[in-house]
Amino acid sequence: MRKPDAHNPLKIGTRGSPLALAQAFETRNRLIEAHGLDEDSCEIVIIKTTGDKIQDRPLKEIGGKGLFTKEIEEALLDGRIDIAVHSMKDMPVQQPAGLMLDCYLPREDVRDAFVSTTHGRIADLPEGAVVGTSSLRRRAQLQNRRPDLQVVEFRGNVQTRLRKLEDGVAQATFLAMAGLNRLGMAAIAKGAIEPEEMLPAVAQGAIGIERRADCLRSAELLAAIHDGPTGERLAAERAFLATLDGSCQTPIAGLAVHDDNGLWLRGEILRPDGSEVITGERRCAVSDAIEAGQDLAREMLAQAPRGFFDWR
Ligand SMILES: NCc1[nH]cc(CCC(=O)O)c1CC(=O)O
Repeated sequence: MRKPDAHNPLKIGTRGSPLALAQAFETRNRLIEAHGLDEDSCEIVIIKTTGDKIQDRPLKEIGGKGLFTKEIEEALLDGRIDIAVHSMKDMPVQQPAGLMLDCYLPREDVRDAFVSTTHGRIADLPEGAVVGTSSLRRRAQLQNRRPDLQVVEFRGNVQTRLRKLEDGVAQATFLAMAGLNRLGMAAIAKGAIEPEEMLPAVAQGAIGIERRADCLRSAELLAAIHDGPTGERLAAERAFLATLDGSCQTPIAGLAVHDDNGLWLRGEILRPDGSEVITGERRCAVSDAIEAGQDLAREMLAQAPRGFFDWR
């Protein structure tokens, strides 16, 4: 392999948000470390996505899968970039023809964070309190546990959301612990919410790195920084998601962790208003991750009463 250098740099594509940039720099540093590259051998290329351009409308209204990924994948296919760094939580379950996604960095904290200027945890919120979130999953899970709370749409980056809390638009919000940790901002969380209380989104806390399927240089570079256990967990979670045909805008939660015998996968689907929830779990050998994810999804789909998915 001809290693990247200043004349022939590896172009790393990313969104421009502070979190996306932190993830891209983490990837760059791991590549430099693993292959003994020069600092100027990897170039970060910022790409604006539809999700970034439209800031004033709820995500579910803009609709469609891949709001945060489509333009980046186009840049990969065009050759404007060589690899792309993604939050796996935002990634559709299938990649376009010609692209490959088989490199994951070690997974961060999978939990959601409870963020509030006034209260310490969900249970402390007074009746009727207002909570801001743009996530259908978090909204549905919250309303399932606390139907008395009001939920308002909350978009924007971490700083924008914190300002909204300070302005009193809402008393609390949720953010991924992973994002806060990567930004060095974990201190703003009142606490992490355990998966038993709020099962996270499929792939939450995982970074995936996409490349052109036929690009051997990228394949070889990425193989050295791939984290196998994260890949095993995501195989189960994303197979579960794929069979449910969900996107990041459907109230679906799923989390696989390793146990003594292999993997333990938990899943949850909800009505958007939280009035009904279906949960399930599977234990399987690591080699059966995909089958277990598909099987759990089918079992839960079969349990869904008529009309459960009508809102779609
Ligand atoms: N949908 C936006 C998004 N995609 C990934 C993360 C956080 C980082 C991660 O889960 O890896 C976030 C923000 C959030 O949920 O707070």
